[in-house]
Amino acid sequence: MIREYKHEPFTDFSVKENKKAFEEALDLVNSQLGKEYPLVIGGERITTDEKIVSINPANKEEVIGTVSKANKDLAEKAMQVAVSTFETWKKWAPEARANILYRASAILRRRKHEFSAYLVKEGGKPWKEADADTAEAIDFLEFYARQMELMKNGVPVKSREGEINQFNYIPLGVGIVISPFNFPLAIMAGTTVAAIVSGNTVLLKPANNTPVVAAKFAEVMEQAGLPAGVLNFIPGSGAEVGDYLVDHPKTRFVSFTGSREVGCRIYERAAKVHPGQIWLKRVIAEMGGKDTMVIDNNVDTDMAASAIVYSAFGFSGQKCSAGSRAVVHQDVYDEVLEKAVELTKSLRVGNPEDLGNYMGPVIDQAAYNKIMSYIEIGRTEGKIAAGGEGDDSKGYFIQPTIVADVEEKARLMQEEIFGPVVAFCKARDFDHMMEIANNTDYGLTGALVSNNREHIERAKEEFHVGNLYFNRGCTGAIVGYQPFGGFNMSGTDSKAGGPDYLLLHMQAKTTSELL
Ligand SMILES: NC(=O)c1ccc[n+]([C@@H]2O[C@H](COP(=O)([O-])OP(=O)(O)OC[C@H]3O[C@@H](n4cnc5c(N)ncnc54)[C@H](O)[C@@H]3O)[C@@H](O)[C@H]2O)c1
Ligand SMILES: N[C@@H](CCC=O)C(=O)O
Repeated sequence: MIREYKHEPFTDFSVKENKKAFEEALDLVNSQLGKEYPLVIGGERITTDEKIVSINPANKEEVIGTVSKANKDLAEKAMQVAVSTFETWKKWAPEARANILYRASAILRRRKHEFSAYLVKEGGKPWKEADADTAEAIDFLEFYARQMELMKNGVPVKSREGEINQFNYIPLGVGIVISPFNFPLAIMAGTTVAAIVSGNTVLLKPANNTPVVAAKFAEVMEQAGLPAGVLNFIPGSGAEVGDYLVDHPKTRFVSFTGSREVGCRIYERAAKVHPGQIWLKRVIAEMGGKDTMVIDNNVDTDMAASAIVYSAFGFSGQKCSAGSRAVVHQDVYDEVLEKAVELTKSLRVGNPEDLGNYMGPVIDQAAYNKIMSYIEIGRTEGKIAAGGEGDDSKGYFIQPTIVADVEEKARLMQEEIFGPVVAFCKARDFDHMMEIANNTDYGLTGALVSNNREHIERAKEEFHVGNLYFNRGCTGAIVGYQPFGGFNMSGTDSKAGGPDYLLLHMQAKTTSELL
């Protein structure tokens, strides 16, 4: 009997005990800063001379940890271990694999604030965003474990008189999991455990900005009873280790989450068949977005302004789901803009360790420079109505920025900025709104704020995004409730946290026996 799945509740930090518990977790993490983390290959801890130094984006001087860095030789060693461990792991009963995820989830739940505190320090996440990231990681463990249990007997097929036909799912082989910095726990853990619970072995290459939280999660999986060699932890350079493993003939699939540029590169390289390769590689690629908040003319403008602001600036706009463009009906454009500007100016930016700060830093110098250059483009493509300034003297802080009166095809309306910048664009009517909403290469999330039932029904048909929301913001999908993933250049149309996600990590086998 599978227990009912429910998502992990978020922590209410207005409760004194919760606030205190989180402060204690921050103290704990602060006392552990600067530790060294090895690679883990087949259970063996390997320390390398070359390191990735993980720093606090809110304070460039502070080292979160130093992580050993894999090269091609170590990637090859990890591949050999993963290939041989697959032969035993694939024979584990699906329930036994699922049990490891339940145990890992229990460990993570017990150490929830500790993990969130690492996300504050290493990822620059404000408390609430960090708490949501950890909750989502717990959800992925709980959800995929149940999905595996549901799928363990395959799907019934017809049998004629005198035969028994069966249709079952079997694992694929070795998967390369490559994760982004922005959900350093949830996405890294979710993509890893989906592959593992489906019976595959994994080489995990986390983002170079956030390897410490990934190292800590790999430890949790080991504590939960995962056999050595099933999860191999190999942080390293995308260009060196990433390319090597994507090209490797023994790689069976790649599960990538990150930018469009890297996703397209992986997709292309994985298509090439190398000597010794006896399959076509599968690629799951979850990529970028240019997500739109669409505001109709008959709405509560306070609610619309608030939905725009929180979708744009949550975690400094560093979400693939971030509402980085607001398309507003001309009748309410000025009012919504004015309210959004007022609200934006009230948001406090600063060290995310301070609960009072709504927004922390962006992840690194490259992100800071890129976002600031888009703000400069914004000055030519529209008017800066709020924000527009940055300060990278201590950490990478950028004010939440609204650029008003931007044309629908302007760069600010088309390109993923991945920072706290939202462009406002005025629309004539509902037809025009739908036209603008669909005018990018992407198709990840979007939301319509409207009280017009006909428009809501039309948007369900016409607004071409993988995650469409009504009368709310466009971020914050919950595992098992709002399966997540986009269309077009947002990826390979997969849905993380959805009922068919594990299938992407398996192949179906038909057996037919004559009686
Ligand atoms: N669609 C989704 O579900 C989703 C979720 C989160 C983030 N994202 C996207 O991720 C991006 C932000 O994350 P990021 O900055 O970490 O992305 P990124 O593409 O820069 O890096 C992602 C990962 O790819 C690795 N990598 C880099 N070059 C590589 C190569 N040649 N081969 C293999 N791996 C390589 C990186 O080291 C990192 O681990 C944004 O575009 C965002 O929209 C999408
Ligand atoms: N699943 C998250 C976004 C993940 C990408 O960054 C959301 O729905 O906001």
